Amino acid sequence: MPGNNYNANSDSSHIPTNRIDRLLRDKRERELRKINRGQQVNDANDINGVPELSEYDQRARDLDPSTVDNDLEGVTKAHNETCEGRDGRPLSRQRLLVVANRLPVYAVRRGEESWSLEVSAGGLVTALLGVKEFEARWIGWAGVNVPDVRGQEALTKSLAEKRCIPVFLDEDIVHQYYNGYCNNILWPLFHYLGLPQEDRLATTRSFQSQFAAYIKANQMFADVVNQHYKEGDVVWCHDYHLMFLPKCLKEYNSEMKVGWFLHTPFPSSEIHRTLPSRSDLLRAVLAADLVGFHTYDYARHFVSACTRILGYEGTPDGVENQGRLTRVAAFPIGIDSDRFIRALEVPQVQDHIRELKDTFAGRKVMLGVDRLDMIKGIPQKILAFEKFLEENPDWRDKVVLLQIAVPTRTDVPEYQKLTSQVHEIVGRINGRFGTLTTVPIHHLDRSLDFHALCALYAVTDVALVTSLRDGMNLVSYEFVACQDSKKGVLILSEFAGAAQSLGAGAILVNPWNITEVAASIGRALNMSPEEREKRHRHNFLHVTTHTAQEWAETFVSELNDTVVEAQLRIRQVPPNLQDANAIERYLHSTNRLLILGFNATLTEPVDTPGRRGDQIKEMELELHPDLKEPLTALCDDPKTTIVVLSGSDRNVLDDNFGEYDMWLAAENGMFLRRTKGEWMTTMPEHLNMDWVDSVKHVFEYFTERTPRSHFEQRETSLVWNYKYADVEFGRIQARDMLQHLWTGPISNASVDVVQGSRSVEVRAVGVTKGAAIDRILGEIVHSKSMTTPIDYVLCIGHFLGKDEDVYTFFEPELPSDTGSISRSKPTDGPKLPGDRRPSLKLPASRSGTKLSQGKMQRSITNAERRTMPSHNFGNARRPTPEKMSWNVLDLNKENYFSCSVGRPRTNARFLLQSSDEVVSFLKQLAEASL
Ligand SMILES: O=P(O)(O)OC[C@H]1O[C@H](O[C@H]2O[C@H](CO)[C@@H](O)[C@H](O)[C@H]2O)[C@H](O)[C@@H](O)[C@@H]1O
Ligand SMILES: O=c1ccn([C@@H]2O[C@H](COP(=O)(O)OP(=O)(O)O)[C@@H](O)[C@H]2O)c(=O)[nH]1
Repeated sequence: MPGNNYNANSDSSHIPTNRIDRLLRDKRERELRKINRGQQVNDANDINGVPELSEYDQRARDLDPSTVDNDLEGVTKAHNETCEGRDGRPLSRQRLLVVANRLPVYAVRRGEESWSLEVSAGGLVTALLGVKEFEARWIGWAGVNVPDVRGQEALTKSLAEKRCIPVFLDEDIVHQYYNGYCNNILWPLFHYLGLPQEDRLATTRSFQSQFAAYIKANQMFADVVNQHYKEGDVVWCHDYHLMFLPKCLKEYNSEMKVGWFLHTPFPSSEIHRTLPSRSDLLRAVLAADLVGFHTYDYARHFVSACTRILGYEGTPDGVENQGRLTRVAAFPIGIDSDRFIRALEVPQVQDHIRELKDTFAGRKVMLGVDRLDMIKGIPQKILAFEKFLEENPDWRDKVVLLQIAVPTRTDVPEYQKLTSQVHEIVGRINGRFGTLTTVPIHHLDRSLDFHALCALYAVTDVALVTSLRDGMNLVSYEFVACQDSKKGVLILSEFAGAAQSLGAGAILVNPWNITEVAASIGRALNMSPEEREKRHRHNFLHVTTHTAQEWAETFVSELNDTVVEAQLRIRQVPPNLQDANAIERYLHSTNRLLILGFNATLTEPVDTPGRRGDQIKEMELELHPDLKEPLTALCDDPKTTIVVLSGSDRNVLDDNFGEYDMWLAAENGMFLRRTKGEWMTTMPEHLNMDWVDSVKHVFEYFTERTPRSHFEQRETSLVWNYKYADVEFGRIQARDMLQHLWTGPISNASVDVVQGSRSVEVRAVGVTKGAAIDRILGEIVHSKSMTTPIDYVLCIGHFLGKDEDVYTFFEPELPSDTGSISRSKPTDGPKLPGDRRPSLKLPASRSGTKLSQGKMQRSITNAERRTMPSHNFGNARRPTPEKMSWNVLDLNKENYFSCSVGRPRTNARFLLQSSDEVVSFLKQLAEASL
C-alpha cells in the first residue's frame, strides 16, 4: 500500500467523540483512496500505453444507448478491484441507493418487450452522474406509463443493466402526484410563487386528492426501496417529490440510514405555513437522519418552519424533538467540472465551436440555458434584453441572445401558458429590432446534446441567468467551467442558490428589476479584459473545487456520521421505563411511594404551539382525561402513597386533584396538603423574598415587549413564559432577560434563575423539589402514622434540571452520609447537587421535633399567603440522630424507578416520552393491583 501521512493516525478502533474530528478523518480517508485510485490508473496506463476513459465518460457512455459497452457494472467492478482499505485489503464500496423521482434515463418503448433508454436532462441527473465513491443504484420513475406486465418485466431488465430500478406509476398517479401535487403545488410554493386556488386544480382534483396521490406514490417508492435494501446500505432520497419517503422508510426499518436532500429552495416559514399539509410534510422529512439543502438560507428556513409550525426545538445542529435529533445542514451541489473541461478538447466540440464562431462573427454572444419554467425568469430576461437594445442602438447589430428553453412539465397548464407568453415576447422583439438577415434573439424550444451545449458555453461572451428563484442553477457552473479561454461574464440572479458561491465573480442582479438587468448587460459587454479575468478566476476556482463528487461524498459521509452521533447520544439517554418490571416490583412491595409531576406528566398532551385558537385552553392545565380511573384506584390502595409534586400553585392542584385521596405539594414543594386536610407551608425559615418586586418589574417590562408572553406570580417564584410567543423573538428576549437578571441590579439577590425550554423562572435560593422532598416525606410519614419503611419509590416528572435533585434524593446507588439504607457501591452516575442528601431516618413520633410543633400544620388563609414569613421546618431536613428511631426508607436499587417524561437529558434512571405513556403505565399499574 502506498505510503501516506494519514495512516499513522487512522485507527479504526478509535472513534473520535467530536463530530468535526470524525468528519475530517473521513475526508482524509477519501482523499487517500483517491490518491490510491489515481496511482493505479496511472500504473495501468503506463502498462497499456493508452489513456483510460475517465469514469464519468465511461458512465455517460454507459447511459448512452448508442455505445456498445453500456454496462455500469463494469465501472463498479473496476472500482471494487482498485480500492484498498487501510490494511491494504480490497475495500468494497458502500452501497448507495439513490432514490429520485426521475431515473437518470428515460425509457422509450420500441416494441412489446423492447425499450430504448435516453439520458434525462436536468441538474439532479448531471450532479449524481459524477458520484464515484459509492456503489450506486438508482431507484425512480422511468418517465413512462407501462400498464402491462410483460412491458414492465422487459423494462426492468433493460434498466438493471444500468443499475437502475424502476418504480411503475400509473397515469392517474402521475397526473395527481407529479403534475398535480409536485409541480402545480410544491414547486411554485417552494419558489415563492404561491399556491394555486383550489378551483384551478380542476374538478376531479383537489389538494386532498393530490396529497393522497402524493403519499401513495411515496409509499410505492418506499416499497421498491424496501425490496432492494440490504443492511448497511445508505438510502439517499431526493427532492420535493419524495418528502414522505423518509417516514415510509423508517416505519419499515428504523435502522435504515436515510438522508434527504432538497434541490429547490426551501422557502421562508411564512410561505410554507400556507400549505394545507405543512406539518405532515415537515414531520415526514424529519424522520430522515440527515436533511440537506443547497444553501444555509434554505436550511435556516426549514429549521425555522419546524420550530414555528411544529413547535420543535431548533439547534445549531438541526431539529430536535423528544431527544431525537434530525441533522440539518447545507451541502451546495457542484458539477463534474473536469468533464466539461475535457469535452472542449473533443473534435466534435471543436467543430461546433468553429461553426458557432463563423455564424456569429462580428457579434457578441449572450446565452441563456433554462428549462422553460416560470422560475427561470425567461420573460424578465428577454424584456431586459429588449430594454438594453432600446437604450443602446449602437449594440443592435453587434449582439445576439441565444436562448435555449428546454420544454418541461408540458402537461401542467401553467407551463403551457408560459410557452405561449415567451413566444409572443420573442416574436415582438425580433419584429421590432430584427432585419431581413438577422434577429436579435434566437430562441430554441428544445434541448441540446452535451457536446453542442459545451460548444455554446465556450463561445459565449455573457451568460444571463435571471431565475426568479432557483435551488442552485448548474448552468451557471457549467458556463464557468467552459470559459477558461474566453473568460466571459456571468450575470446571475441573486435569487439563485449559485449566487451564494459565484456571487463575488458574477454580476448579481435582481431579475425583477428590468432596468438593473439591462444596465448589467451593458456593463458585462463593455467589461475590461482584466476585470473579466479576475472575476472568472474566482468562479473557476470555486467550480473546479466544489464538484458533484465532493458534494455527494460529503453528504454521505455526514449521513454515516449522524448515525455514529446518534449512537453516542443514545448512550447518554436513559432507557425507556420497563413497565412489566416496574409493575412486578410494585406488586411485591409493601409500602410504596409514588411521586408524580403534573405539567406535561399527568396533563392532557397539547399538540403544538402552532395550534391557534387552543392557546387559552392550553394555558389552563388539565388532567389527562384517561387518568381518573387508574388514579382513583391507586390512591385508594392503602399500601400506596401518592404525592403530586408540582411547580404550579395551590389553586391549580386543588382544581385538578381535589377529589383524590393523595398528597399535593405545590410551588415545588413549598406548600403541602393532604387532600383531606388543609394547606400547610413547608417553606424553610428565613426564606428571603425581598427580590420579588424587582423581578416582577423586569418581568412586566419583557411581557409588555413580547407579544403573547405572560408571567405568573407564585408565592415563592415568578415564571415568565413565552411558549406562545414567536419562538425566535421569545428566545432573543429570554436571552436579554437572563443577561439582565444575572448581571443587572438584582444579580446579588438571593435568587436562583432557572431557564426552561420556553420560560424563565426566578425562585428564592434553595427552592427545589429535591430540597422540599424530605420535609414532605417527614410530614407524610408522620401523618399516615407509617410504621413500615417505604420499600418502593416511583418518581415520574417532566422536571427542570434544577428540580431533578428529587430523583437523586432517593437514588440508592449514590453514597449516603448516613448508614440508614444499605447501598451498593457509588457509581459515576449522576451527581447530587452539593451535599443535599438527607438522612433518611425520621422520628417515629414527631412529638418533640420541629416537625410536630404545629405551625406548619395549621391551615393558611389566603390573606396570610402573600405575607407569610418563612418559618416552620427550620432545619427539618436533617433531624438530629437522637430523634430518629426507625428507617423511613428501606429502598434497594431494584425498587427505585426515577423516570423523566420527555426530557432525555436527565439524571433519572428511565424515560417516558409523553404524558400518554405515563397514563398508559399508571393504568397498567392500577389494573395489575386489582
Ligand atoms: O424532472 P423534471 O420535473 O423535468 O425537472 C428537472 C429537475 O428540475 C429541478 O432541478 C433542481 O435541481 C438542480 C440540481 O440540484 C438545481 O440546480 C436547480 O436549481 C433545481 O431547480 C428539480 O429539483 C429536479 O428534481 C428535476 O429533476
Ligand atoms: O439542452 C439542455 C439544456 C440543459 N441541460 C442540462 O440541464 C441542467 C439544468 O440544471 P439547472 O441546475 O441549471 O436547473 P434545473 O433544470 O435542474 O432546474 C444542466 O446540467 C444542463 O447541462 C441539458 O442537459 N440539455
